[in-house]
Amino acid sequence: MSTAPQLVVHRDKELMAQAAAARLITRIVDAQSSRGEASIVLTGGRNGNGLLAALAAAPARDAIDWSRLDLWWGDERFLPEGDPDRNVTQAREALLDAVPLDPKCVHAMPASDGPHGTDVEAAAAAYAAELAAAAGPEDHGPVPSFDVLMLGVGPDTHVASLFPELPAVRETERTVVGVHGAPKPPPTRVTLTLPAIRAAREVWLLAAGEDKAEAAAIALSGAGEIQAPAAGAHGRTRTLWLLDAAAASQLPRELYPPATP
Ligand SMILES: O=C(O)[C@H](O)[C@@H](O)[C@H](O)[C@H](O)COP(=O)(O)O
Repeated sequence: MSTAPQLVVHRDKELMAQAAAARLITRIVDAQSSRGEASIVLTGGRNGNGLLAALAAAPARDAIDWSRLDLWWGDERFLPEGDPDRNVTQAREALLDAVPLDPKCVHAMPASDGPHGTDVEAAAAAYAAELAAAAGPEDHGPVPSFDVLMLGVGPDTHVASLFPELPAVRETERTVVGVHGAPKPPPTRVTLTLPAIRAAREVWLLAAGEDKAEAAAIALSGAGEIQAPAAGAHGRTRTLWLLDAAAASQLPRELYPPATP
């Protein structure tokens, strides 16, 4: 199936978060209805957390069977457990503490004071092993076929903790790696690689605000994935860009024609 990116542009970031939350509820409910379970990969960042907060506020969230939902992370800031800057801490505040998840299904990435200490490579290898253990024979390699994997897009086109030109974005074998010297703080991170991201059925990229306009335009105009990691993020059945009007403002006309008066 073609994974040519599809675009949906919303008026502003609040509406984008609400519409994406509604879309996610439907996707999870559909997966649970057909397979009995669903698996989702969360992203860090303001847009990802905005979506989770919108989901927390949506009455339809009760349509989800939270006990049969697996949650994974696309990346994590390698900080101590409970640090307010950890993506899992922010996700807990935005949504996870308010819904009846099965703790065994919440697959947070290791913290820097966890069993692997400050060894970020060991932490990444442990998360790769956890993913591999969850993958079944029907999956495509050592990663489950996530129903939806969400990614915030950075102003430099980074997604997860895959930054332009850094070694992590060049990884073709391992599914999870440690990142050193990330330009967005903190410098040490754990991230899924592009091969792991591309195991997902659907990949959704979230971009809101004028500071994302250039990144969206570059990633959607045929840039290479080493220079523009967002360009390499594809789902096996669908790649969906969810933008607000400001983030879409520099897209080529053939992708996002200006509204006719
Ligand atoms: O841990 C992180 O920082 C991220 O997962 C990162 O990839 C983020 O999603 C983007 O930088 C977009 O962040 P915003 O939505 O805040 O712009």
